[in-house]
Amino acid sequence: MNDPVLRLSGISKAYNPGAPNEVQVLRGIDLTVAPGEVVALVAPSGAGKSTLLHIAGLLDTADSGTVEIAGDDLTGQSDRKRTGVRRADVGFIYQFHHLLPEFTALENIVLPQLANGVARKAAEARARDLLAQVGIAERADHRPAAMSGGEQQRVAFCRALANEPRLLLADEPTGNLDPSTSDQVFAALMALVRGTGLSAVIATHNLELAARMDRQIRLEAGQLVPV
Ligand SMILES: Nc1ncnc2c1ncn2[C@@H]1O[C@H](COP(=O)(O)OP(=O)(O)OP(=O)(O)O)[C@@H](O)[C@H]1O
Repeated sequence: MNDPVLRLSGISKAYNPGAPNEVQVLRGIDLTVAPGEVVALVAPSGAGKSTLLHIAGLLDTADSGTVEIAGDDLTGQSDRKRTGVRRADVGFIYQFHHLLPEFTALENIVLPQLANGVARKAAEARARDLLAQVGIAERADHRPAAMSGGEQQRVAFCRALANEPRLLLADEPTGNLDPSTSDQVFAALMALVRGTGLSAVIATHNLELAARMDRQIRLEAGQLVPV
């Protein structure tokens, strides 16, 4: 089966609809992401990329339009169903790592797997393998506060991929890092993504990083335009 991993059709979204401060953020977004495809989402600040990623990742709902993940139309489905699909099929990365501060790097990657029913031993083995893939195997027992910003973000990448999602959604994944660290950390992310063959939508302001992905799309005035 070659269903697109993500298909958005006619997605529209307004905040405060009907009120004087209504903001129409998305106006009929269509986007299809093929298996293994990595798409750069470029947009000026405030254009609505976080809103779009949250809708695609089932963290928010659209006012109209449909969201399909791996051929499954999730529009209007129960919260329970949407949460199940999100946990199993979608990985998120944000600009800030959002790691749990009281847990080590390893535990931060193990916990979502335990929540998904993976046995501890297998979860730890996968966490160590992921940490090795992003070049920080020796940081497994460090808490986030004892790691650099680039290392923290690498751990966040591993956590996002821990449950082998089909779709990765990343919102400025290196936006909080200085330019040279950002470059290295982005390269680690791309190697991880390409190694697993998963599909991704990665939002970035950085046009050089965007150019390294398979395709670029720009969000402008609530609509997607090819770059
Ligand atoms: N809960 C909300 N209530 C009202 N307006 C909102 C809400 N969330 C976002 N907005 C507005 O919607 C627009 C899009 O917000 P969004 O966070 O999706 O943009 P963004 O492109 O991710 O921005 P940035 O790059 O600065 O993070 C902005 O004008 C924002 O002020």
